[in-house]
Amino acid sequence: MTSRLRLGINIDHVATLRNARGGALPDPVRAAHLAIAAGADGITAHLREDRRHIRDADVERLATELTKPLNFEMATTDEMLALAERLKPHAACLVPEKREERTTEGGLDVVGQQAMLAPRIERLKAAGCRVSLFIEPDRAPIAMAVKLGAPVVELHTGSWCHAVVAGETDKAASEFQRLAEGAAYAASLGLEVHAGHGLDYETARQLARVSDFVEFNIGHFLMGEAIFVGLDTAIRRMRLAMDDGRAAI
Ligand SMILES: CC(=O)[C@@H](O)[C@H](O)COP(=O)(O)O
Ligand SMILES: NCC(=O)COP(=O)(O)O
Repeated sequence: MTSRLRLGINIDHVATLRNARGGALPDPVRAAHLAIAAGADGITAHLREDRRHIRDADVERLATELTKPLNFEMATTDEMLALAERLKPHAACLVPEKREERTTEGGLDVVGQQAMLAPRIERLKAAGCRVSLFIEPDRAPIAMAVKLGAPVVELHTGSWCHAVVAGETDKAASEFQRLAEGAAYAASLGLEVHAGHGLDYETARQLARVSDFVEFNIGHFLMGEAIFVGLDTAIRRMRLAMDDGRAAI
């Protein structure tokens, strides 16, 4: 019997829409509560250094108001570490960040940055956060996650999702294989394996067939769908797509 996949809802892009007009609406925290009512197992929010979507006040409210776990995505900076140590979110997911990028391009360079990461991961663990590393689905970063003492990895699904949407079938097949092999390798080393970035109903359904994944974090696609069908319906459809994929194992 394969376990049920957890669904974390990323509410960053509710804040993108709010910030386009500089006011208070739409409220990403309201979206988080609605997502939980629709069946989300947790909420993900990424406080970027440039505050382009989620802002400090949003994270403060999420950390105190939510009835389900908060997965706080953060760059490994002193500012973000201090915030995580103070707010103690359930999970702290370390992600790479570049000011000039449109979205998170690629995984964290855990191999090149191991000396910088090691003490910072220890600080987050000491604060009680479950540390997750957002990495490429390759053996070297996965093995390094173990060495660094992170209990969780989130495998970046962006390259695969992009290839699927672009109709690049050969690339999509090899990227899917890379994700499936990466998930199996990570699970074999005792890591909890998550996935996220760019997932939609169809890619989530397909990836749910890889039994090593225990959690998907999904945002941008669902916020787009919410314009057409409402957020509650979009999340329930995503839940069904994931359950459908998992039932096919
Ligand atoms: C780290 C990641 O994959 C995404 O959660 C990201 O937080 C979404 O926000 P951006 O679109 O700003 O990358
Ligand atoms: N970590 C990935 C995430 O939280 C959501 O990514 P996306 O669905 O907004 O691309």
